Amino acid sequence: MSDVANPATGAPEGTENTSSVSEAQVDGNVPDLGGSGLVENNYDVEVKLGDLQQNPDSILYSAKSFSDMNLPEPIYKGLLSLNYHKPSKIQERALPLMLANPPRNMIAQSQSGTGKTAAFVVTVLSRIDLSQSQQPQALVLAPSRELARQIEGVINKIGKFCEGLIVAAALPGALERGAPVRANVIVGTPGTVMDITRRRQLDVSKLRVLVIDEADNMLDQQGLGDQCVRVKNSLPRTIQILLFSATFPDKVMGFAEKFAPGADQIRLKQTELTVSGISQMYIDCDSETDKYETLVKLYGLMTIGSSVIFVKTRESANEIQKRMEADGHRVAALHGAFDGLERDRLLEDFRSGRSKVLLTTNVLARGIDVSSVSMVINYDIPMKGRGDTEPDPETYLHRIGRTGRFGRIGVSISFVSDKKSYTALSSIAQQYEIDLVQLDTSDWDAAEEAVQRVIKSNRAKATFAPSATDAATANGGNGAAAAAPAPSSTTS
Ligand SMILES: Nc1ncnc2c1ncn2[C@@H]1O[C@H](COP(=O)(O)OP(=O)(O)OP(=O)(O)O)[C@@H](O)[C@H]1O
Repeated sequence: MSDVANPATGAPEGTENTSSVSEAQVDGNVPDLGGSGLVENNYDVEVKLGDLQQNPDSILYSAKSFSDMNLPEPIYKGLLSLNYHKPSKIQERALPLMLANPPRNMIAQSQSGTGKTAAFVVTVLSRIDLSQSQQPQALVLAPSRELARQIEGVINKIGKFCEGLIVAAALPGALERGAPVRANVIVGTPGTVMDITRRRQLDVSKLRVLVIDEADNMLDQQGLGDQCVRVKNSLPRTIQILLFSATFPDKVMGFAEKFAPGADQIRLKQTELTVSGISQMYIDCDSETDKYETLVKLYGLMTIGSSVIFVKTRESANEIQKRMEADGHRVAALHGAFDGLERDRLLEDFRSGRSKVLLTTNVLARGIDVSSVSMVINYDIPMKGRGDTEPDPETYLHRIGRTGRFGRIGVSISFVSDKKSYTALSSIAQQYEIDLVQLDTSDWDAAEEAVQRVIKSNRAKATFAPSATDAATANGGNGAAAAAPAPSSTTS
């Protein structure tokens, strides 16, 4: 059975789970890497932030500092307390537009890990009148419970000097049944928000701002799209609408423009979507069985820190976890079949570094920010359409974007094992003009050196002069080969 459909809602895996919750901690710090059962990674995931933010070509560059932006003092203090001194490019560009009066709608696109959350959180906090205590004034919608909890954490952190601020999570099991929601900001998944709105638990009459994170995904999917529209239709007509994502495929743009009429738009070109700090590689496996053998060798022989392995179904996540554990690796599996509390615990273990390898489905493909993740593995290439007939380039970008957060260095390795997966990956690479590097695994020592070499080359480019056409490659040498479409015996 495919994991992509959530049997409860018909929406994609990861959209909503109908069970109770506990707080998932948001942690931007690199965790203690000890005690995982895996070898600590030996490459530095940090690129000097100061260097990047000075470089006008960087996606993190800004000419201004937050002090130039006339933000309310408590919000400014909140940003400083998180060590946010300069805005990223998206923050610098979007904030003045979103904070202008009268309020205007916004459709904002920026690469993964570039600080979109803080951009909309600052806007939300700036719009709230805290003298109207406990009155709902802002609503944020996200596609998964994990992302909603993470956003709730960011609002509380940036808003920690906003006296009287109350943030509530509208997630299954998180609210007292039937009781009115007494909070200034509500963050939730669309189904639960729709329920509490219908039952009049949420007083929507004073809501001033609606944020939809991962908006292309939220508006495109049958189930969630309908729910978002219903929620919006119940809100005041003058509400400010902010739509954020790293991807806005053309086919959802028309709908997004109707959803947020007259919105200012910050968009990226197809070739600007990838993050240059992420070294993208692939391994050509002989068969489905060989994929598993390769994965185990990769973890046995290479030095990897925190990593996420994406698979297609819950069943394969469970199965691979069992096999890897039997082979002596410590691996956690997280997907939509677990109840809410268990999902929160598993993610918290991963954030804190207690677990280092997370096997998951598309449930965690979007938005999740764990800065220590240094590697993402696409065990299965993301596909979409009935019967998984087409490659899913957006999901590919979001998945690999779980590493390389805010200027850090990361690696993604995609496994292909037959013509279909090879063709799908090639088409994704072509669409984004990615120079995928093939990792030759006939000699694992050489493969590891090749990975280090690609990372080093990428780090230099990310720090000094990245440009869309100047992608990092490591040509030839032991282990790595530049990935021109050169199918091997298994993929041709
Ligand atoms: N101005 C800033 N200075 C320093 N760090 C920042 C700043 N803004 C955001 N960050 C950090 O950058 C990281 C990524 O931010 P965020 O999760 O908002 O990315 P995003 O653009 O929403 O990514 P995605 O598309 O994957 O959801 C977070 O750990 C956050 O703490």
